[in-house]
This record gives sequence, C-alpha cells and structure tokens, in this order.
Amino acid sequence: MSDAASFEGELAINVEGLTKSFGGRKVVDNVDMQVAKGEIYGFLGPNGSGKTTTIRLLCGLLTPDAGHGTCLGYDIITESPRIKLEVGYMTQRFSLYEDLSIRENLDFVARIYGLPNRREAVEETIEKLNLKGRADQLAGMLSGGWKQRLALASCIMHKPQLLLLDEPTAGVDPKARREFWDEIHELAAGGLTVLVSTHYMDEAERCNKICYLAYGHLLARGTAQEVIAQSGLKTWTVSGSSPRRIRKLAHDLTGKSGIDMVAPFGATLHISGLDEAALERAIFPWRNDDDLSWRQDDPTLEDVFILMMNKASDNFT
Ligand SMILES: Nc1ncnc2c1ncn2[C@@H]1O[C@H](COP(=O)(O)OP(=O)(O)OP(=O)(O)O)[C@@H](O)[C@H]1O
Repeated sequence: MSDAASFEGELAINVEGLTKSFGGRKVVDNVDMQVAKGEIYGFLGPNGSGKTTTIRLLCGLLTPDAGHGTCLGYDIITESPRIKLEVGYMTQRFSLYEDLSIRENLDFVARIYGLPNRREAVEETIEKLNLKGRADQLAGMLSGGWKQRLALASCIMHKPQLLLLDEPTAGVDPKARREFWDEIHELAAGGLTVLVSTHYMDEAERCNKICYLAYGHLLARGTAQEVIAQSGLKTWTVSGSSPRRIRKLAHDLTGKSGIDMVAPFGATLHISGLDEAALERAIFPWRNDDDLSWRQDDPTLEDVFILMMNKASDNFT
C-alpha cells in the first residue's frame, strides 16, 4: 500500500487514460489529469460532458473501464477506501437536514465520520467558516449562499487533503459566490487541493489552472491565459450606432466563411475566427461602415469555450 505522505510536494491527482462507459457509450474517454498539491483546478465543459463521472472516478466512487493513476498518492483502483477518507466531496445536490440547525447538521456529519473530539471539531469548523452568528439557525431557513457555506463546512470538517466541488455555487447570487470563492482560496492557501467544476467564467478565472472537457474528451488545459492563447482564436469587438444595426450585422455575418463565432455582448458584438486572414476577408465589406466601430480584442474565456463546444459537437456527436 502506498504512503499518502509520499505525495508531499508532488501531484495530488495524477491519472492517465481514464475511460468510462455507460450503456456502451463512452462518457469519459482517455482523460489524463495532473493536479499539483495546493492548486485550485477548475473543471469546465458543457452539460453531460463527463465532469461528475471523472470526479467520481478520481475519488474511487466509480471504477474506470481503462486507465490508472493515483489520487493523494493512493491507487485509484486498489486503494479507493483510503482516498474516500481523505477527500471532501460536495456533490451537485448536496443535502442537509433542513429541520436541524447548522450546529446540529455539523454534529451529525462529525458522528458519521466518527471524529474524535466531536464538539471541538464542530466548533472549530463553525469558527473557520464564519458560521458562528447563525450556528443555531435551522438549515431550511438559510439563504442559498449560507446553505452552500454549510455544505462546504460539512465537507472540510474531517480535514481532507483534497476537496472535490461539483458546481458548488449553482444558483447562488454573485456576492455569496464571491465569498464562497474567497473561502476556497483561503483553504487552498492552507494546503488543501481543490478540484471544482463550474459553468461560471468568473470562477474559471479564479482557478490556478483549468481544463475543458467536452463529450468525454479533454480539449484544453492550462492557466486561463494559456487556454485563451492556445485556442488561436482572433476576435474583433464591434459597437454600432444602434442595437438594430448590431443585430443586422450579426445576422449578415453569422455562418459566413472565415467567421467561426458571432456573439452579442451587451451593446457590442464579438466576431471571432481561427484563420486570421479568412476572418479579415469576411469582415472587410463592413470595416469602413460609418455606423460601426471596430476594435481588435483578446478573445474571452467564454469565446474560447463556446468555440470548443461547437467544434466538439461537430467532432464527437
Ligand atoms: N450512473 C450512470 N448511468 C448511466 N449514465 C450515466 C450515469 N452517470 C452519468 N451518466 C451519463 O453520462 C454522461 C456524463 O454525465 P456527467 O454527470 O458526468 O456529466 P457532467 O459534465 O457532470 O454534466 P453536468 O454539467 O450537467 O453536471 C451524461 O450523459 C449522463 O447522463
């Protein structure tokens, strides 16, 4: 059996070739993943692209059909019970006992884990996640943001080394999301490794590294800047004399050769293409239009992800 301490300074997650099928359909296909200790690693991709399945393969809840590797220094196939003990997993539909208070919910979780010094562990967690003022409130009466904070508290009370968060802030307002992310950064600063799936671009940008999974295939990885640069996408931002003018331009350019994507952003339009020369040719007839103002821009992460999603749906579905 491997020694978890031996992964110190190494990779918290190191897997290769992970593959999993359901009903004859590959939902995770040959995925490699390396996550350094203490890193916040974002997991992005369209609905049904295999993010949750990959998370379950990593923590030993599912066995891969092919592939191998380690999580926290333990073999994901032969040592999954050890992994489960050292991972905090916040599932998409995390359930709390609504008629128990925050403190009672945490006490219940502490019992399940069989934590020694249960009371101390609960109070320490309440303190750590700033839940003190609400500790006696019923979970069912909490706002979405506080519920997520309680869910997070439940996942870290047993002091895991790796936190797996599956869309932890879905449906939570921006202020509560920001506070939740401040907390994640604080935990990572203390040495915890975090793998988080999200559909929010601002959250992707708060990760140290990200990867993009589509239809089971890992299409990109790196820092947000690296993923944007690797995409090779060229983008123009256009503003117009009126919303109607911008709508007409979007209509005229959509589907034109050389243009891979046309996306409205507020009062502007993002026009992107992978072949710079072909893009220039496509927009040329509108470049001197007095009603339009053109600016060459860096593509956003969202531009890049939408392009990858469109291309993946052509290639894999
Ligand atoms: N236990 C299962 N049995 C059969 N099919 C499954 C099972 N679990 C997941 N799937 C299917 O595998 C595919 C990938 O699902 P998964 O939940 O991993 O995607 P996801 O990227 O997490 O999606 P979302 O962003 O919607 O949460 C989906 O088509 C899903 O229906």
